[in-house]
Amino acid sequence: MQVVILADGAAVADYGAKVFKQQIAQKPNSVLGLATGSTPLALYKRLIAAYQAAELSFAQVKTFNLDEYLGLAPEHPQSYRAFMQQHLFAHIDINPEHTYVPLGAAADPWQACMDYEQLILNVGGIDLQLLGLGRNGHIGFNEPTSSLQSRTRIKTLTAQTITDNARFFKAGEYQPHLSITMGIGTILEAKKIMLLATGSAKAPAVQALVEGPLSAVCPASALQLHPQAIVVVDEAAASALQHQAFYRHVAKETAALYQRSQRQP
Ligand SMILES: N[C@@H]1[C@@H](O)[C@H](O)[C@@H](COP(=O)(O)O)O[C@@H]1O
Repeated sequence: MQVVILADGAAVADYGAKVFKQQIAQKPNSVLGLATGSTPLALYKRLIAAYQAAELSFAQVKTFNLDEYLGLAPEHPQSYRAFMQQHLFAHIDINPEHTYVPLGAAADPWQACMDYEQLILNVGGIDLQLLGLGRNGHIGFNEPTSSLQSRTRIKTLTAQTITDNARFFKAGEYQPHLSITMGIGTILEAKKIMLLATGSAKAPAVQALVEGPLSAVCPASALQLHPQAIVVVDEAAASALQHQAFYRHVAKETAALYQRSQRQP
């Protein structure tokens, strides 16, 4: 696992955008796994700006979102489909039919989970999976004690996740306690994974996922099993890491190596 420590949230978003631009440049028909929450917002803004500057095109791209609230129709303002439409899809040249979000309002949500897995298989899997990080170490809506081999399925949200996500709902508005989420096994099948985390509130979860034991209690620790996972954090989210000097040294050595060999990371 590669750990990149940057000054602040803007630098994290810049780095994330660079990785996405490189991915699409190398493979214009990339299959991208996307995340919601506040962390990816600055990254999505940069991707929109790059598209508007004709630096990249999403015309051949397909996207799969990690999760969706169970029971919210796609047009509900608090659905993740609506979130993605508002913060990315409406502003780029992606074919709406190539954007996939779990069907939270499906009549048969269990079937919708199996169909989602099949859709990912049909396109040849995900090339680059973006992840945020819940304060309790969740990825997508894989809450602590999620099986590390789990597939897309219905998951119950923890009280902490419900509290953390309440900020997106109006007072008194119905906030789902259930979700459909890609499983950890599903996420680990992505060819590349990039997790972004910023702010001191994420520091304990970052330390657990990078330096803690491989454990279902910290679902994000499953990234320790992935051959191409990169964790991009700001100083605040890195503050609990015990081996920061080493991660900074690795980043410097890696950059120098690519420089000498004139290769793109
Ligand atoms: N299902 C989402 C996750 O995918 C996201 O990573 C997490 C953290 O969100 P934020 O980036 O706002 O801290 O929130 C939700 O639980």
